Amino acid sequence: MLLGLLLGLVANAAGLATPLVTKWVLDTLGAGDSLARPVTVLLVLVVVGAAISLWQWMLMGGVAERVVLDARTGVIRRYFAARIDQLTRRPGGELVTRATSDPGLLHQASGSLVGLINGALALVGTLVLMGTLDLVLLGTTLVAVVAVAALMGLLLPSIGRAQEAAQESVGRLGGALEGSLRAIRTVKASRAEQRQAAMITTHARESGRHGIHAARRAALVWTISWTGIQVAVIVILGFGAARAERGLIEVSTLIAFLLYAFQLMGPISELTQNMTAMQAGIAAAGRLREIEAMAVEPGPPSTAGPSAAGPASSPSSVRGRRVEPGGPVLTFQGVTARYAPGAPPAVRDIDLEIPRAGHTAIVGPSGAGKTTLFSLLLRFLEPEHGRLLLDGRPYPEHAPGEIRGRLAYVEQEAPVVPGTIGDNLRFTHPDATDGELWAALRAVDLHDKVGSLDLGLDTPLTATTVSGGERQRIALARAVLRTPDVLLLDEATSQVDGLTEAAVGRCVRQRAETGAVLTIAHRLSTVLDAGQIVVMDRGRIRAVGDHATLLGTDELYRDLVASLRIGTAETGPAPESGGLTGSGRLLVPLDRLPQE
Ligand SMILES: Nc1ncnc2c1ncn2[C@@H]1O[C@H](COP(=O)(O)OP(=O)(O)OP(=O)(O)O)[C@@H](O)[C@H]1O
Repeated sequence: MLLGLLLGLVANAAGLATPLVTKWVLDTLGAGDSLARPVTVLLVLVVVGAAISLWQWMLMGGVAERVVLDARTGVIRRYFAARIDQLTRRPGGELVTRATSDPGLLHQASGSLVGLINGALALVGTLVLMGTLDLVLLGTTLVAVVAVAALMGLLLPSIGRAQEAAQESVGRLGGALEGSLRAIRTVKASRAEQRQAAMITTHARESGRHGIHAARRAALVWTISWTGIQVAVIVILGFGAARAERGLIEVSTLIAFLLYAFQLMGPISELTQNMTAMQAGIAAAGRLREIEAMAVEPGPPSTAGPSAAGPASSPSSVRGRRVEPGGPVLTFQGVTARYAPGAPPAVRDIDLEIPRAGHTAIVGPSGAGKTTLFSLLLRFLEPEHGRLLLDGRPYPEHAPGEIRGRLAYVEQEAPVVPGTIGDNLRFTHPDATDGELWAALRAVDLHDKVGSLDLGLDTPLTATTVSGGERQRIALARAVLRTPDVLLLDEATSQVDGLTEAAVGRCVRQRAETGAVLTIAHRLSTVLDAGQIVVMDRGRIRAVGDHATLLGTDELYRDLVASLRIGTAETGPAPESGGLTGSGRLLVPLDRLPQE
């Protein structure tokens, strides 16, 4: 930018000298002397000035692209470093707009500071040189310049405000569009296409309205500037001709003065353009700064570890310390957490131990706080009171990446990540071999299906080409690819096919033999599989025990089991007669459940 400024100054100087050299040419012509030197100087000025302008233009173009690139990469990095709550409070589409279209507005604005300094210096230089030629004519010019500047000062801030409002609307448009496209099946099934399109185009129209307002203001500023200068030129011409006639100035001085007056257009339009671009850039920068202000997660072990726990927090020493036979792998001690200050706690006074091996199922009505327990374990949410421990050491002594490295998480919706089946399976462990991938696929009963595909592991996956059950199994295969210490499984609430249920059940049982499995259970088969069942209600743990004990002691558990049974029975074949569910378990009516 400094080089750009310097080149601009040299180009300006060449431009400013041109009228004076033209006067020299005219005076030499009048005196009948040799024209060789002044004409050579004039040509050199024009050619060198043009070359330097070209260089500056290219340089500043490159700077602008780098500014846009920096802004984009900054936003993208911030998104992935940000805490989950910071990201989920804004619609995804709006976040996308801030990474794509907002940085684009910095393109023009990036060079605007250089343009403004260049323009201002050129304007002052031109006026000073005009003053050396004739002070009376300069007075006339100054009146026009001051009038134009005052109008620009009045109109320009509203251009910035309109640009900002237009971008805000584009952001809202992105958010609404992304949400609607994600729910396109519901939109179509509800025959809401027209309504959604109308709602989203409202944002587009709003953006267009602000954009038009900004464009009209910019056109007005331009027209006023040009007209002002043209009027000034005409006045100078008339006034100057009268003064030249009376012999007060030479004709060559008038011509040089007029050349400067025409040149005034340059700095004035440069100032106008750059101020408009700067207004748009400032608006975009303001929106980008909001992204920069997003709170990020605590740093990686190398930076966060020593401050929290001293050098002993390196992964190897953690591993060295962690094996306490019999001790729980994860512990909640009096944990209370809420999603926002002032919001009611999502979980309260949670005391829970997850043994190193075995299956713990969490059950409870909707909104009981089951998912919140997972969010706390994965450090998506920090406790307000109480603490969590991994291997007996408080969470803050571990970096989040280190904790997550010990857990494997299968989301309820099990979203696929863009890419192939192989990319999805390797997502947690990019170095996994094909052999490991096939073993994981076998564990979830997908190896035949993937093996029959022409492209096998290289088959591209999109959310729309795989069924919900297949998504779950792919997510589970990813989770069990490298034996995790703790498998966190948020079961799908929607009914999955029998094959998926059986595969998930088998996988969970296998994992629970050697490691910890924690499920948010929505299926009776999963609950019956668990060694420890945690019953949650309204943010609290209501009871912990095994199926037989809870069935005898806890009313809510009995109700939950009854509703799970119905949920499973509806899809299982011939439930009344004790049909076989997809998991291969005999489904019997509640009153004939084993422990009753
Ligand atoms: N991101 C969030 N922001 C604010 N409140 C939230 C958020 N997520 C959950 N809550 C609230 O926290 C409470 C517990 O929610 P949670 O998702 O843990 O329940 P759940 O037992 O998993 O429910 P479900 O079975 O329906 O998924 C609820 O009152 C819910 O409204």
